[in-house]
Amino acid sequence: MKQKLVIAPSVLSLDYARVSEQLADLNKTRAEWMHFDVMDGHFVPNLTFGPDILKGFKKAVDMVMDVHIMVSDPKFYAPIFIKAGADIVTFHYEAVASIKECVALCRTIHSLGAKAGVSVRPKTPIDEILPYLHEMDVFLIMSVEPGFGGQSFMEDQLDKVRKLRSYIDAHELNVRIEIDGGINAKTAKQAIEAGCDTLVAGSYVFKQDVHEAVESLLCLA
Ligand SMILES: O=C(CO)[C@H](O)[C@H](O)COP(=O)(O)O
Repeated sequence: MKQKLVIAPSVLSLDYARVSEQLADLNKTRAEWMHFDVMDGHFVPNLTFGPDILKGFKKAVDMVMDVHIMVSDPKFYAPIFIKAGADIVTFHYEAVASIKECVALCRTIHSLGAKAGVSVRPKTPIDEILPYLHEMDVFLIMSVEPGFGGQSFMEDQLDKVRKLRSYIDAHELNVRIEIDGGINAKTAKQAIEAGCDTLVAGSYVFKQDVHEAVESLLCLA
């Protein structure tokens, strides 16, 4: 079932000299989720935020905290970020040993009171995960190699989105299809047409007027 379009601005692209001002601007927009990228410098070649930053950001906005953990040890980090205020924790399929572990971690996340998401790098196939989609709330397709903002959208990732949309609709599942990387007004339209209902956008949102950027994505629905 395709759901209402949600915009999730990625705070990886904030201007860190103007954080409070930008969070206040963001809070006035119709973006419902804040996308918070946790990188451990190991699973991806970049290092970002810890749980205290999440706590601070959560106090500054009234948004769903959508935490994407790009880490080698998601079992260790998921509970830490839930305790710090994550509403959704999305971990990487490549960081767990098997589909059994993937399902077990989704269940642990649910037992701790958060929603569970699973993400895949551009080269990872999704066929093995499809029969277990009912265990998760969000499936996050990476449309760039994870690690950095400002990269170009990988259009071939839309095949995975189409496959997910058919599976979710055929099985009447309540799972969001989120896409992250290189989203702007043009690529957002392609992503929505392919079946996405949740768009992460970093540089597109924060390198212009935040309100106008969010509206320009929402009007594509
Ligand atoms: O997860 C990410 C990178 O790994 C970011 O969320 C993503 O890159 C957003 O940035 P942009 O919209 O500028 O591509």
